[in-house]
Amino acid sequence: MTTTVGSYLATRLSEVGIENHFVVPGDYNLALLDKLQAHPKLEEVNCSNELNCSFAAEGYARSKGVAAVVVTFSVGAFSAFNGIGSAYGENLPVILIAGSPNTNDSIDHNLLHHTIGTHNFDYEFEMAKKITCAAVQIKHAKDAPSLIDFAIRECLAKKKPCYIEVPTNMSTQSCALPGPIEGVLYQSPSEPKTLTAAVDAANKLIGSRLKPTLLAGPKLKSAGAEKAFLRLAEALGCAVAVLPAAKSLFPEDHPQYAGVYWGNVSTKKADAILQWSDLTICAGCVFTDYSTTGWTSLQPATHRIEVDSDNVKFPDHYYGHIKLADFLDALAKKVSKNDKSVVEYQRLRPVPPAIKAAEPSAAITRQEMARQIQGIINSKTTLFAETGDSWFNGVQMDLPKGAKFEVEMQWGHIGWSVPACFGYSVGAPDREIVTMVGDGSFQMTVQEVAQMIRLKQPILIFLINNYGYTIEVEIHDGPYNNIKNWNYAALMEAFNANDGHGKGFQVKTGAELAEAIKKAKSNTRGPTLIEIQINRDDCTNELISWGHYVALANARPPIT
Ligand SMILES: C/C(NCc1cnc(C)nc1N)=C(/S)[C@H](O)COP(=O)(O)OP(=O)(O)O
Ligand SMILES: [Mg+2]
Repeated sequence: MTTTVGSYLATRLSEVGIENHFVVPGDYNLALLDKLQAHPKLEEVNCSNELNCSFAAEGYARSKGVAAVVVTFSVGAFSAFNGIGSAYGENLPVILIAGSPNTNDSIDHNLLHHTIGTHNFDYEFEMAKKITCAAVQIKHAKDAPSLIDFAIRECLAKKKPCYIEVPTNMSTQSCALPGPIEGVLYQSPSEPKTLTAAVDAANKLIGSRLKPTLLAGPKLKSAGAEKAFLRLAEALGCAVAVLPAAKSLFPEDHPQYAGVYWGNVSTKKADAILQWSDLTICAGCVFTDYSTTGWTSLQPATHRIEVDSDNVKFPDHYYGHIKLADFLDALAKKVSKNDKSVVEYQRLRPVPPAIKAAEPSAAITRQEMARQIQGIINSKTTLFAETGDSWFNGVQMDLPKGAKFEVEMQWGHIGWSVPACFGYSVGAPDREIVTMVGDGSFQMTVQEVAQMIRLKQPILIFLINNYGYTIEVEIHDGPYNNIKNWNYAALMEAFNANDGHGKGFQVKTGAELAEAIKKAKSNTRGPTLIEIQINRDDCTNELISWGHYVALANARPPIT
């Protein structure tokens, strides 16, 4: 009894939890697409191009935990590499599957279409190795089971993308049947002795400090450690802040929540309490120039315990092979309560400003826009914030219990949010998706709105039209930050063609925005795009301040 390479791959994708795979067809992957489509628990989702396809898969991995994107050789894969770069930087297990030339062609020394015109077709595989945790080429059917299992196992264990190259004449070839999926999913546990030593060291250090705090980072999600983090927070009883890319990973209605820590553009005075603290346990944190506001908010190493996905770093010790959740849980069982930082935070916590509704007929402002968007966020909302001033508008939103927040702060490819929220919604149709995206970003990946119409996804897109690249304007202005304006709302008519239910509104006042939001709520059969036209310089104070420090970091003279 045997199966085929294509069916083997389909079985593995389904067994790891994938129900939809994202595709753009091409002659090198058609036979494989047939095999995937033939699997009773797999359904393909078509995308407009491979850039969007890879971002849609990245978004699907955010809601489902793992994703697959299937493209054709070179012309497809090269575009998909961008979304794979995002998956790598954002710690998301995305399986990139590329159809490739017939295995005889390299032996016959043929030149082929969709290649760079050389006789060697391994360049794509070599490139994929650089941006994945595992890359395999299936050149012989008998090797397919071990190669497919290896790539998927690495992808899931490391929460990084992998690459599987399937020649066009390979999908229908026979190969051995797959064994139990447990052989792919198995991961070695934390090393017990090291775990105990690290927890004892942490407990001792915390006990020696007066006012410890906790800081949540984005890797909490990829490590599946959010609940363990909450348990540690409640065992320690201290103030808890989150990095911007970790917003919503700790409940914002929790009495210990102290806001988003982002240096001098933090929310709720998170910076004050962390700078007051004499030790911060940083769990799953990623400190970059962007997340530290140009390196201005990184606390001294003596004040940090850094708990990463598989290791713990102290100012003077390193402990490897420890899973993040295991460490947090074990420490939660050991620590004594120390609520000094939460007591102090009660003194520092700012009283939230009461933002009044603007005059309904007045020209809409960013502040009025943010006020109205805040008003529609509920426990089922997943808020996507695109790179741009949307980051700052999004980070400042208050999330009720259950609300989620998605941002691509590591990779930061403008336009990501449109295909990503589309893919996320395929994986989580019960979530109410609200996306905040700027005009410049939207122009990069707009086509996937048509796919939202095709799948009848009631996604609500706030398109913030400030007539250009405002982040760049605030970092370093120039003529290159001016973009051609579109009639964005009118696009919905074009995308609807004769069967769509997308709706588009262009709003210039608070009253028009309120009306458009009301109409969006009743549009359950498709996406609604609300284009909000605001003044080019009407941005958050935080963007201006953050842009200033990032520009300073960019401008440092070369060390000679
Ligand atoms: C051009 C660029 N970054 C550089 C960039 C260029 N190309 C890609 C793919 N990704 C990038 N981040 C950025 S942040 C623009 O200000 C985004 O403009 P927009 O979407 O309109 O948002 P804001 O107006 O709020 O800034
Ligand atoms: Mg803009």
